[in-house]
Amino acid sequence: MSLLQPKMILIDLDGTLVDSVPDLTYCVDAMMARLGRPARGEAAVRTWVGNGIERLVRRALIGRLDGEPDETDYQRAYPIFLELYAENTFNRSQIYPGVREGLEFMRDAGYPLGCVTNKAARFTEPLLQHLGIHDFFGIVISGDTLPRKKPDPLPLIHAAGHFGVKPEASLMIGDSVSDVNAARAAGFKIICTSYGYNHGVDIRESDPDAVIDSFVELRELLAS
Ligand SMILES: O=C(O)COP(=O)(O)O
Ligand SMILES: [Mg+2]
Repeated sequence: MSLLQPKMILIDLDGTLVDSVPDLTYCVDAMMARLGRPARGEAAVRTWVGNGIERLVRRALIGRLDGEPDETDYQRAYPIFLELYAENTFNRSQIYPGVREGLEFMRDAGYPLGCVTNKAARFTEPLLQHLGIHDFFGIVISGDTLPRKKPDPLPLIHAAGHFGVKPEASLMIGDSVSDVNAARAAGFKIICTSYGYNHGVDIRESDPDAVIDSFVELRELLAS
C-alpha cells in the first residue's frame, strides 16, 4: 500500500514538466547584450529560475541570486526581456523524458490534474499549448493569476477549492524549495524531481515526501 494516495495532483512547470532554461538563457543573454552588459550563461540562469521572470531579470542584472539591481536599470531591462521571451517562449524548451507518459498515466488513473507555476500567464499558456500538454490540466494557475504566488500556499489552496478536494488529500509535484514550502503551508504532500532547478541546492535538503528521477516512477509511487 502506497503512502501517497492523493485525490488530486498539482504540477509545477519549469524544472518539473519542461526544461525551459535554454530559452530563458537565450533571452537573459540577448537582454544583457542589448544593455551592453555581459552574458550570464546557462549554468547561472539555471540557479535563478523559479521565482518568476521579474526576479529572474533582477538576478540577471546583478549576476547573483540575492539582492536588488538599480531600479532604473530594471525598468529598462524588464520590457526588453518580455519582448524577447514572447518570441522565444518554446523555441529551445523541451518536455523532460517520461513526462508525457507520467501525465497519461495520472489522467488515465482518474486524478484531476492542475498546473501551478510562477511563470506569467502570457507565457505559460502558449508554452503548455506548444508542448501539447495543456489539455491534461483542469486548471492552470500562473504566477500572476492570483495576488500571491508560490511559496505562498494561495495557488495550491485555490486549486484544491476548484476541484473540491481537501488539501490533506492533495499532492504537489515540483522541483524547488518554493514548491516544498507552498505544499507544506497548504497541507499538501510533495514529490520533487531530482533534475529540476533549485537554486543550485539539492532538493533533498528540503525533505520532500519523495524524490523522483523521472515521471515514470509515479506509476509505482501512486499505486495503491
Ligand atoms: O520562475 C518561473 O518563471 C517559473 O518557475 P516554476 O514554473 O518552476 O514555478
Ligand atoms: Mg519549478
